[in-house]
Amino acid sequence: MLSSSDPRQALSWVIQDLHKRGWATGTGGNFSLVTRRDPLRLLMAPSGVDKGLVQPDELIEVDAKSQVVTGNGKASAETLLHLAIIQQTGAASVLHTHSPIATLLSRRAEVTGAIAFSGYEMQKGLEGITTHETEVHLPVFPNDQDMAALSQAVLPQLQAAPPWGVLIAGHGLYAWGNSLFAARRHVEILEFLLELHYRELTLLPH
Ligand SMILES: CSC[C@@H](O)[C@@H](O)C(=O)COP(=O)(O)O
Ligand SMILES: [Zn+2]
Repeated sequence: MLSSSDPRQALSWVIQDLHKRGWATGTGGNFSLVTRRDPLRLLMAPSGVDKGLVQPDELIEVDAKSQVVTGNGKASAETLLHLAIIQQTGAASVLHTHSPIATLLSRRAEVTGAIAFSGYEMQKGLEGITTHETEVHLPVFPNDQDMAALSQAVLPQLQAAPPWGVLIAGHGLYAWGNSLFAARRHVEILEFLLELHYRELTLLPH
């Protein structure tokens, strides 16, 4: 379904799949796919819906000002962060998840401002990474209920940030890519690395 030429089918399949993995429970998470650049149009799930049940025809189209252009329901307040990421990085898709591991580790790393991974072959699933012999940093930003303020805080740092994701402390992961497939791969790789990081912390003596 991910290779579907219908963006609605493809996005709703990805949303349901992320929900099945336990990464978007309790209406958590939001997901966007750029369908047009000029004027900008994003396909998204409406705010507050069960992300395990979103059907292709229930997706809404949102513009560059976070306004709903077509479809029923409200745009997510977090659309502002999707727009900031898309405008700053040129991403085609942004996938925001709330996995327990990402949420837990993001709180622990809030003080250091990033989580570092090294030595793992799976790092090569991140765009631009070609060897396990490198240190990969996942930035962590403080959470804020004021999404305009949070977007403004994250925005200037996106250019310096890696081209695939950031954590919001106590909240979750934002991952993106130059296609829906690439964004989904980045979610999977980052979740894999976070899971191993967590296991390392619990296995290794301090
Ligand atoms: C379970 S509440 C989570 C929300 O506050 C938010 O962080 C989220 O990811 C989903 O919000 P939504 O408005 O459905 O896009
Ligand atoms: Zn969220």
